[in-house]
Amino acid sequence: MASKEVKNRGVKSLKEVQTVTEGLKLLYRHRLLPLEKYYGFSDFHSPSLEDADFNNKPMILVMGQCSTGKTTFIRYLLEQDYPGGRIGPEPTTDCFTAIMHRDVEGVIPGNALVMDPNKPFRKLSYFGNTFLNRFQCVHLPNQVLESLSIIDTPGILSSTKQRMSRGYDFPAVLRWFAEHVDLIILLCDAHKLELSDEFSRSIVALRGHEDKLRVLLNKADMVDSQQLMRVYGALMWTLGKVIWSPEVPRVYTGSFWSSPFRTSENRVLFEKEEEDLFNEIQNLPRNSALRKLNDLVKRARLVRCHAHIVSFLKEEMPLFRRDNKKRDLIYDLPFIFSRIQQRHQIPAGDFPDCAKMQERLMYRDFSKFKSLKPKHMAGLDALLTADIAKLMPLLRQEELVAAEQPGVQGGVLPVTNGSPFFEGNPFYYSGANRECEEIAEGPWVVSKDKPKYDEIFYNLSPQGGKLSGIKVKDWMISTRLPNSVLSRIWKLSDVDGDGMLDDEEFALANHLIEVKLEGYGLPPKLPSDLVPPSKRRRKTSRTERSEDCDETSESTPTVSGYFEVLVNGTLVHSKKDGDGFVDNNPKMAKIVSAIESASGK
Ligand SMILES: Nc1ncnc2c1ncn2[C@@H]1O[C@H](COP(=O)(O)OP(=O)(O)OP(=O)(O)O)[C@@H](O)[C@H]1O
Ligand SMILES: [Ca+2]
Repeated sequence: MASKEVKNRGVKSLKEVQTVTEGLKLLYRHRLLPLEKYYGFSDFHSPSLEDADFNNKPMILVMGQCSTGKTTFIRYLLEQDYPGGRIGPEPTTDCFTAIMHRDVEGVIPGNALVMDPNKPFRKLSYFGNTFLNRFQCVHLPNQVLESLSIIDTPGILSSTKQRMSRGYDFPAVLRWFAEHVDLIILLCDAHKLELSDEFSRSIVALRGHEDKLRVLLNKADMVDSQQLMRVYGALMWTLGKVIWSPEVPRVYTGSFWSSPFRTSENRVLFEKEEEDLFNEIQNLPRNSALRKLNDLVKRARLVRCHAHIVSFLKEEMPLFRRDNKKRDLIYDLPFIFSRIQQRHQIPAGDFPDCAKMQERLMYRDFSKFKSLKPKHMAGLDALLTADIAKLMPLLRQEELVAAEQPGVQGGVLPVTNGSPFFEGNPFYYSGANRECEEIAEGPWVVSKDKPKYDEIFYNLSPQGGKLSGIKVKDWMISTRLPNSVLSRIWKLSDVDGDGMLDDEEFALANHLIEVKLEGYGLPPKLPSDLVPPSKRRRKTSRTERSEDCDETSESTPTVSGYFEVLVNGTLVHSKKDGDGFVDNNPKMAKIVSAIESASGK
């Protein structure tokens, strides 16, 4: 009677929910959680879920063997280092690190983190202190992290090092994360494909979540095409042995960092692969509700299976000589699984890993297991067939709204327009880099190398003093830097956003390329000492400045005056943009300042 009321309460409120997440929380709390508790689900599988598990942003789990480039990939994606994130050829990351957004940088250690009700990590306390000492959360102000969180993991050990114990159940922790994240990125090193036992065990730990798995065959530019084919084949063969799913996971091949490709041999392929991967990452928030719904369905099916298994074992227990019978039952577990499967028509894929289950059953008293209640099973069937389906219209609605949103932005992720490095209208006016409030001062950092860049600029035959996106693109690609990086350089350099580069913008682009090639990061926005002199805002009084700001707010280039001057008898006209210099021509600059002083400015 009581449970009927609960059921009715659940269904009634389901009609009132506004979002899929709300609906899922409700169904879980009222329909699934009571069964999990009754049949002791969390003693065998994963701890119960909390509201924070449903509310959190999409998460990406980045895993792979040591030194495959996990931390480097995260740095590449964020265009920023995270505090404590070390990169090196030897094993460097020894902590599970949740990288999340906050306006101020900070680190929270694992023990404190699992106390925070707003974070989805409370149930990780289950893995004990040794693990919690190896778990932390770092906060960063980063645009990518506004839409998703990333989990960096310690490298899976290769065969020679794997004897050292970690002191906690590494595959079980991976499994917990696999259950809670939206995407699992498994990095492999094409240059050194060494697949250890811990690697296989870690992949086995992902069973049931193969749909979230994507493989990154990293450092692929370090081998030639023929070797790459062989490595790809070996990788697929190894994965095929440990992954149960009939579908092959998507493998993205490339070199996922911001350094230039070693060779240009497979550049086009790597660029396309990266574009696909970034596209998938950008779409994560759109698919997040569907992922949560999917995970709840998976969980409900596992609960159903679990209830059948434990109740079967309980029924089989005799009154006497229990220990012998328990041993026999554990030994016969694979047959018991197939009997339950046939009797109740449960798909094989819903069953838990048999060896793991046998291990856990050894320490349990079977007589304390609960008998199966048919009404529980009927309730679960209703949940899976009818109630989840009721959320579908809401899901469609949310998908439509999400499709209008731009998806994950920032870091190295492609800007959808305004750059010749991405498809669509390559010269779409993306708006100038506004430094309206920030008056650029001081010498221009790029000045000293400008003559060198000017030579290249004029060799590329500019028209009307400017180079088109296509011409610049061809030149920039010859640096072998990945498109994602070049696109960001373009965005920073096309200061007035007209889809073309003048000599100063071109020099700036080249300066940024050199910065990148020297291994430094790109600034998220142009620092004032990099703003080309002709694009700088003039230092003005407060009233004048606010007028200027109003002027620029109409997404037009910042023009505040116009000159026609005679230089050596020729009429020269130029835009005056407020810096006191015109097109880097010292003679003109003198004339301008003379006019300014004559007019009393
Ligand atoms: N795409 C790449 N091409 C070539 N070398 C790379 C690439 N990405 C990373 N590396 C190099 O590989 C080494 C390991 O990188 P990193 O520390 O990021 O790996 P990791 O997987 O995080 O390692 P760990 O498991 O120790 O945490 C570093 O020396 C790094 O410079
Ligand atoms: Ca690392």
